[in-house]
This record gives sequence, structure tokens and C-alpha cells, in this order.
Amino acid sequence: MPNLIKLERLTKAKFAPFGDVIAMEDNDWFPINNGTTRRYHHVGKVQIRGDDGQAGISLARGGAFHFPISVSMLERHPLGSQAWIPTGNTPFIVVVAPNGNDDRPDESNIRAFYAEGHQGVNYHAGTWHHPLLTLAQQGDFIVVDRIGTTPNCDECDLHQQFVVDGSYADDH
Ligand SMILES: NC(=O)N[C@@H](O)C(=O)O
Ligand code: NI
Repeated sequence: MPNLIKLERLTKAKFAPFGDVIAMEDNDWFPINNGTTRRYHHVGKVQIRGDDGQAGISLARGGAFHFPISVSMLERHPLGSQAWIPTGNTPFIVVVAPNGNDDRPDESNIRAFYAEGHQGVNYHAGTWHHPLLTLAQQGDFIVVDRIGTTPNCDECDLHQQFVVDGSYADDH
């Protein structure tokens, strides 16, 4: 029987150990362009490590996933952060885990967050996460991450099987 990961609402505070929430809510702004524009400054930290890397902007179209969603692997990008920002108000599921003492995901602390369509995430370098899980409909995303020739994606098959069925751990 797979282990259930109950969903949590995605908030800046709860996601802080894993990265940044890319959203206007919970962030300050200041006026620019003669007050015609609000700038929500530096809401995500772009991290680029190693010699040959540069920050790049890509686009991605994620295929739809439906509950129950099986989780059997996670990945990480040790050389840089990776941001996923929905362009079309598409919710997605964010599965993350801390790094364990064995330099594998700490499966006992795996977590799943429901990202609303107005929220993006920026995984900090080395954060274990599941590849994109767009929910219920195809979704387009802006991706900001490290572009370079050095391999930058560690994949890890989990010892346990997990499932996200759409039930919540907290009030939402
Ligand atoms: N490889 C890639 O662009 N996508 C994954 O890293 C992912 O997090 O979805
Ligand atoms: Ni990734």
C-alpha cells in the first residue's frame, strides 16, 4: 500500500526550507515607471553554481496529471535553482523532500504542496523535488534555471512508494 502524502497549502513560510514562492501575495512592492507599475522585487533567488553555467529562461508545456498521483522518484539540480512559474493560471502539485544523511531524499519528511495558478515555485539548488505535475489540465510555464553543459540533474528512485490523492493535511 503506497504511503499517502497529504497536500498542504503553498505558503512562503512553509516552503522556505525548499525555496521561494513566486507570487505577489506575502511580498512587498514598490512603484516604478512613474507609479504606473508595481515591482515585486527579487521574490526568488536565482542560484547559478559552477564555471560554465548561466541563468536561462525557458518555456514548458506540462501535460495534465490527475489524482491519485504516484510518486516513486525525486530529482535535484545541485548546480542551480529552478523556477516554475505558470503563465495561464494552472495549478500544479509540488512534491519536495529534505536531503537525508545518506545524501538521498529524506522520505520520512516528504511533502506535497498545492500551488495555485497564481503561484510559482523556485527550488533552491539541491532541493529534492518531483518533475512537473500540472494538475487536471495542460499548463504552460516559464522556467528559470541553469543553462550549461555540466550535468545538473540527480534522479533518485525512492525506497517507498507514495501517492498524492488530493486530500489535505491542513485547513485550506
Ligand atoms: N528537466 C527539466 O527541465 N524539468 C525538471 O527538472 C523538472 O523539475 O520538471
Ligand atoms: Ni527539476
